[in-house]
Amino acid sequence: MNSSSAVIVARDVRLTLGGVEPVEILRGIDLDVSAGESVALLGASGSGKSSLMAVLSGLERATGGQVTVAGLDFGALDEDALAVARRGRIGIVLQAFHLLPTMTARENVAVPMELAGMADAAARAIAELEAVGLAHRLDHYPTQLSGGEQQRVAIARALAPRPAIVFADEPTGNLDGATGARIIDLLFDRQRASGASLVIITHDPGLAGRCDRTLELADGRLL
Ligand SMILES: Nc1ncnc2c1ncn2[C@@H]1O[C@H](COP(=O)(O)OP(=O)(O)OP(=O)(O)O)[C@@H](O)[C@H]1O
Repeated sequence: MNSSSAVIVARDVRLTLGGVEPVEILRGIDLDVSAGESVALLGASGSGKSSLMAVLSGLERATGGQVTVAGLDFGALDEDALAVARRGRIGIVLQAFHLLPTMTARENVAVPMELAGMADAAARAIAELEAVGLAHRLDHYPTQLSGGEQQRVAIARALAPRPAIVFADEPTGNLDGATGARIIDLLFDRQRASGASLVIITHDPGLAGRCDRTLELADGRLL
């Protein structure tokens, strides 16, 4: 694969945590993800999937190797610069929706873009909430929304800044089967419409089969 068109380039990425008895969580990951590509990340519980996602999304720093995402060399940025640079480039959807309870759906989507200094944050938030089917729920608070609706807000929040890549960690884990299936359809629809790459952690082989490529982690290494 041509690295120059890759949105994620990971080279010999390592994550070792702990002091006296260090734990090697990631043991030399090499990975390229192309623009617009969807990749499923499978692996047993404890194999390192969430840790790899944390490192590739800039939430956690690798303790070895290189990570370049959307043209950003994570190792060359300090914490503040990395936090600013991640906004707008990297979208994240988690199992527990992580919406701010004191903000409406519209505010949950708009405020991160406002903090990132995007001029059209309010309009983009409304457009993206309409795209995920929540035009009628703009001013509802998270407690007034169903689980599926909350995850739609989280998807809108992740996609609205038009990131180069979206990471999703078991995005249907808190939803019933039918609602989860609709959320996955929506996530793929929005990903394709936006041209973003998608890395999705899942235990579901059916979902993995819908991605362009499947990767499997075992004991901190890609098989
Ligand atoms: N802060 C930490 N300190 C020490 N070990 C940790 C830390 N965080 C995670 N681990 C360990 O790293 C390993 C990988 O964890 P991780 O959450 O990435 O796995 P996972 O594949 O996402 O698992 P699951 O499918 O259960 O969510 C596990 O053995 C876990 O106990």
